[in-house]
Amino acid sequence: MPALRTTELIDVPARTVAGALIEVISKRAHLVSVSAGQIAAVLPGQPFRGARLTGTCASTPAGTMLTCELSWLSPNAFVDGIAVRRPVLSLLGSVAQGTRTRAVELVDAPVIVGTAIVRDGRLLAQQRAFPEDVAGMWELPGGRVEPGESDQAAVIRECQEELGITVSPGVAIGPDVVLPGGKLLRIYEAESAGDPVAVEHEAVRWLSQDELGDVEWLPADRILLPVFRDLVSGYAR
Ligand SMILES: Nc1nc2c([nH]c(=O)n2[C@H]2C[C@H](O)[C@@H](COP(=O)(O)OP(=O)(O)OP(=O)(O)O)O2)c(=O)[nH]1
Repeated sequence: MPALRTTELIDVPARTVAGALIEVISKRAHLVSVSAGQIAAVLPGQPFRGARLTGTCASTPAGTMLTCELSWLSPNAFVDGIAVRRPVLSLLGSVAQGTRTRAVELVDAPVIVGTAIVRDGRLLAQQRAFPEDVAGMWELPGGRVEPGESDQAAVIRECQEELGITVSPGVAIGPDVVLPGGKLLRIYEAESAGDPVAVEHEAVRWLSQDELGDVEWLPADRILLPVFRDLVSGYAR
């Protein structure tokens, strides 16, 4: 399968570069997989219809190395490679540049933390009771990081307020996801032995891997479903 790629070094954490990349790629292509380090999508329109666009974000001491690659099926890889080289490199260049610009804008964006608590192979989710436009939809426990507060402290505070449980936050998982208004949703793994209660929410539910697709997630969480699946199946990070 022929492929062309470009690389770009960006002085922004990899999870935020990945969030910017998701936003940029989603405008042109259908996302097919999302993980902490790699976003893949398929292009719908001509001239690259069906081609696969992959962005890989690797942390290095000098910053995040973003590699954008386009690969496509071809009966004649050599001829094809020469013929499409220019438009492919132009597409990859614009994805990489767009991602750089957005990642730099987002580096200091306000953060909403989400908490991924897995117990006995099930992920804890909660159903929103308000506002009206999202009531009934599902999300992870969490909320806004207050000024001067660390992400981990916000995870602990929000889980206490929303679920009445004490959690021990672990590492951030998956990419940041850009929310409407330019905030970032960032998910942290956490452990807790407590029994969660829906204090402000309509309901809480422990979802098995098979049930993760059964509830209506908020749009940003829907993007992260592959990350939730990996986490629940024990392959996360
Ligand atoms: N907690 C949480 N919020 C999410 C998730 N996914 C997602 O798009 N959001 C959005 C919904 C809201 O617009 C925003 C967080 O709102 P929130 O009401 O939980 O925040 P908060 O507790 O700080 O409350 P407030 O002070 O803003 O009223 O993030 C998620 O998985 N968990």
